[in-house]
Formats: sequence, C-alpha cells, structure tokens
Amino acid sequence: MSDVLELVDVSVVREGRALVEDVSWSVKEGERWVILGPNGAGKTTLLNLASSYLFPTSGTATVLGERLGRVDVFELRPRIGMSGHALAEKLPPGQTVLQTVLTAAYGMTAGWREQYDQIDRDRALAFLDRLGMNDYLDRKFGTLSEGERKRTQIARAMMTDPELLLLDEPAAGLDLGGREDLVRRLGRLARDPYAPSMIMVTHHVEEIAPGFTHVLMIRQGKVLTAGPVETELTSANLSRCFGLPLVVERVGDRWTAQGLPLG
Ligand SMILES: Nc1ncnc2c1ncn2[C@@H]1O[C@H](COP(=O)(O)OP(=O)(O)OP(=O)(O)O)[C@@H](O)[C@H]1O
Repeated sequence: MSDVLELVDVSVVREGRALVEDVSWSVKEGERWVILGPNGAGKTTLLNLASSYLFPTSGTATVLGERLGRVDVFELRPRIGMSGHALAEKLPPGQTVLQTVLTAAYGMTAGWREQYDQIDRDRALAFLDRLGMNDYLDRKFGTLSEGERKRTQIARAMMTDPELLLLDEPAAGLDLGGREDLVRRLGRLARDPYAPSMIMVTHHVEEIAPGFTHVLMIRQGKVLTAGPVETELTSANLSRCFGLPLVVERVGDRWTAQGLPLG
C-alpha cells in the first residue's frame, strides 16, 4: 500500500510557537483515520497540512506522493476532498444545494454556470442521494440546518472523486438524531472499499463511525499515539490525551467515553 500522507519530523511554527512539533505520521491507502485531541492541540493544523493549505516550517510533508514545497498545489488540491467549517464559510449562501455540490467539479466555491455536463449533474445527484439530501436540491445552502450543511459538504467533497477525504468535525453542532444519521452514513462510506482514504477530526469518540481503522491522538502539538483503533483507543491513552481520568468502552461497533467520578 502506498502512502497517502507522510509527515516526517514536521513542525509548524507561528509567532515563535510550535502549533505542531516533530510530528511523524503516515497514512496508507485505504486507511480511515480519526484525529482526537483537546481544543488547541493541533488537529486542524494537521488537516491543513494534509490539504496542502499549510506547509511545514521544518520537516517534510508528502501528500498523495507529492512533496509540499515542490509540487504545484493547484494540481494537488483537486485530488483532495474537504469538508469543514472553514470551507462552509466560503460557500455562497444563495446557491442551491445542487449548485453547491456541482461547483466542486470545477474546483470553485462560487461561479454557477448553466452548462454543466449531464455526467457531473448525475454524479452530484447520486452523492446527494447517498447523503440523504434528495429533498433539498433546490434549497439555498444558507437556509440549511447544520446537519444538512454537513451532509451537503460531504457530497461536495466527493464530487472530484478525491483520493483523500478530509473531514473536520463533521458531527459538530448536530443533535443526537443528526449525529447518528451522519455516523451511519460515514460508516457506510468508511466501509466502502472504493471510497477514498479518510482523515476525520473529531472531539468525541461517540462520533467514530464503524469502519474507521486508525486513531491519532495529539496533545499540545505532539503526537501521543498513532495506530490501529483496536490497540490505541484505550482508556490510558485517552486519559493522557485529555489530561483527566477517562474510561473508554466499546459498545458493539461504536465507542463511548466518560470521566471517572470525582473521588
Ligand atoms: N496562524 C496562527 N498563529 C498563531 N497561532 C495559531 C495560528 N493558527 C493556529 N494557532 C494556534 O495553534 C494551536 C493549534 O490550533 P489548531 O486549530 O490546530 O487546534 P485544534 O486541535 O484544531 O483545536 P480545536 O479543537 O479548538 O479546533 C492553537 O492554540 C491555535 O490558537
């Protein structure tokens, strides 16, 4: 299996401070990774490296076989699908759901053209169907609920047939039903052998869909652990990561965590 992402001794320094420090991490083709860590730990910084929107201050980052700093990122970026808060803010609120997904085919956040190929239209409709957005095709993106926005964004991220899919807190702000619906859909995607390699940032182990294979835990810019979910998603690791005693349990094919009661 080839490397989808390879970071070697990567540090990103801003204003004299390391946002991530000496990170070495590799993601192989077909793997589905979860990044866990407290607020400010450096999770989004890792995603920004993976999406080629941020370059290392030191160390090397290779994305889809291309070394950052040596590759034209405008050729690399269409190979990477992204969904997250930062992107959602760039999407025009007045565009319909279908337009929002279709514009991804041309690497744009805006700029609706009337002449989209039928093949692109069919693909957009298929992804929106898969994400349960059939009834919202003509709704304006700006009028959608948080959950509907997230599902539209994931459909959009799939449009370019990416080799790497990056999801930044896809379940943030969703109610219980919305979260469970999304986790089910992400689980279906994660288990699809034809789906791209995936990296998802989340704050909650409850949001890890079945089919996710690996976990990376980060604290204060440093990687605490990175490896298979079965061996690394332990109470000891999670407690170290979040800095308080936590118990993590596997319930069926899902995860749950809670703090120990104060003694
Ligand atoms: N351009 C910047 N200049 C200075 N500090 C920055 C910059 N960008 C991010 N940071 C800081 O770097 C740290 C890591 O940020 P990052 O967004 O990667 O964390 P995170 O783990 O995604 O956090 P959260 O869970 O709160 O979203 C934070 O303390 C943040 O304030």
